[in-house]
Amino acid sequence: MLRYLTAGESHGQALIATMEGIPAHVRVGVEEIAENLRRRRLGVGRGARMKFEADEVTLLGGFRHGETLGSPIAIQVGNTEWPKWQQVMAPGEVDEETLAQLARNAPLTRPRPGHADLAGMQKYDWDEARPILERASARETAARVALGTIAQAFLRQAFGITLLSHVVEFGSIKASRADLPTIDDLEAIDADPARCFDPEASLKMQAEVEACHRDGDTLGGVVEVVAWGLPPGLGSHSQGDRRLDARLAGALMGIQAIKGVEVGDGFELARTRGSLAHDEIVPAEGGGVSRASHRSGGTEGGMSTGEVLRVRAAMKPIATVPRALRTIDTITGEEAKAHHQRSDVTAVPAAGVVAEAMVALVIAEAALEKFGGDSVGEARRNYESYLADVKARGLEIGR
Ligand SMILES: Cc1cc2nc3c(=O)[nH]c(=O)nc-3n(C[C@H](O)[C@H](O)[C@H](O)COP(=O)(O)O)c2cc1C
Ligand SMILES: C=C(O[C@@H]1CC(C(=O)O)=C[C@@H](OP(=O)(O)O)[C@H]1O)C(=O)O
Repeated sequence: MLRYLTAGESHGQALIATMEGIPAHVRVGVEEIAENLRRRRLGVGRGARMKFEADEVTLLGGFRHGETLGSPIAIQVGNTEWPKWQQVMAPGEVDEETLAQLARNAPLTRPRPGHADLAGMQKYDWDEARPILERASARETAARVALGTIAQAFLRQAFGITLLSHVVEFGSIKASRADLPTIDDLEAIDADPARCFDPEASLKMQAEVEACHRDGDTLGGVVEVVAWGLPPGLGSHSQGDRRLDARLAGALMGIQAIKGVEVGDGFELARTRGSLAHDEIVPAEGGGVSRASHRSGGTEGGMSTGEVLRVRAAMKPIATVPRALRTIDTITGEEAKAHHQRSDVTAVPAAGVVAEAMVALVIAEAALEKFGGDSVGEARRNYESYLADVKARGLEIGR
């Protein structure tokens, strides 16, 4: 079983990520995690904070000499801006004078529509939004990307599974859906500020973000995660909560600001007749089975089909709109404008990197359920023996 948790506040000293269940001998180091965190910070539309703040990765437990030990993992993502926030976010008690001074410094009592501020103040009995927004903030996703990097390394080394994420829609601008990106598109996507593999659409997306910035507005979009190399049979049809598609949807909806998830052609399938909606099964040239199309997104009956996995997540526009939205001041009860200091114009490219991490964690968990293994080698042997058995029955995935 793969279990993980994160802790830490947006302007706290550090985020902590911990995970149990990753087998021994996954080769992964600080540099690979730092590189994924760098990808998460970049992208068109990110705010000023992304430029001056740095993520400092420390492997605290579960690693030795560049490999996992099979014991619980603990990773710290330190925040270089902490010295500036030590007083505001002091974990220990503070004296009356400091409290009074903090209260004078514009308490956050004008909750932002679309953020966690108001519901959090109501639920957790706080008079201002700071204690809520600090944890609701998507800075937390840095910790999940750190864990997702371990999951990605495990999937690659044990089963040859590779993932990438890309932006398919940015506001009203859509990428061409003619082709799926291939593994070879990885570098191009990573180098593109919009993380879009369609260069023409990417330029339009960047212009749209700039226009939004000028207008004092914010933008959302749709990201897609593609995973190659899954075997058939991850997840199960036998119980709702074991379905791979359900687990993917839950993990993606667990990302801040994600409001919708689609597997494969998703909502489009609902508008299509059955004769054109499914992936017909045909004999593969070199033996085994193949599919005539790729509409299902690589799951049927809550199980991976062995085809390319394809899931999309829709992100709503950033809630901290510079042209501030209407709210109330929770002290006076009167109409007010929502608080705003600085913010991302959009974080869709970053959300793609987070989505990739979440999909990797779900696949890693499902693969460990299916194949077990306390080491990468054992997981791989179990996987190979399963594939050999599927092949012996003439049902292997051919191309
Ligand atoms: C990578 C990333 C960056 C984000 N940056 C911001 C931001 O700068 N300002 C903001 O108001 N919301 C930002 N958000 C969205 C909020 O975190 C999110 O809207 C908030 O937690 C409310 O949760 P909900 O959208 O699930 O209702 C970001 C989300 C992600 C995934
Ligand atoms: C710090 C990150 O994202 C933050 C997520 C976020 C939010 O409300 O979700 C709000 C912004 O922070 P602030 O309000 O302090 O400017 C983003 O910068 C990050 O992704 O590392």
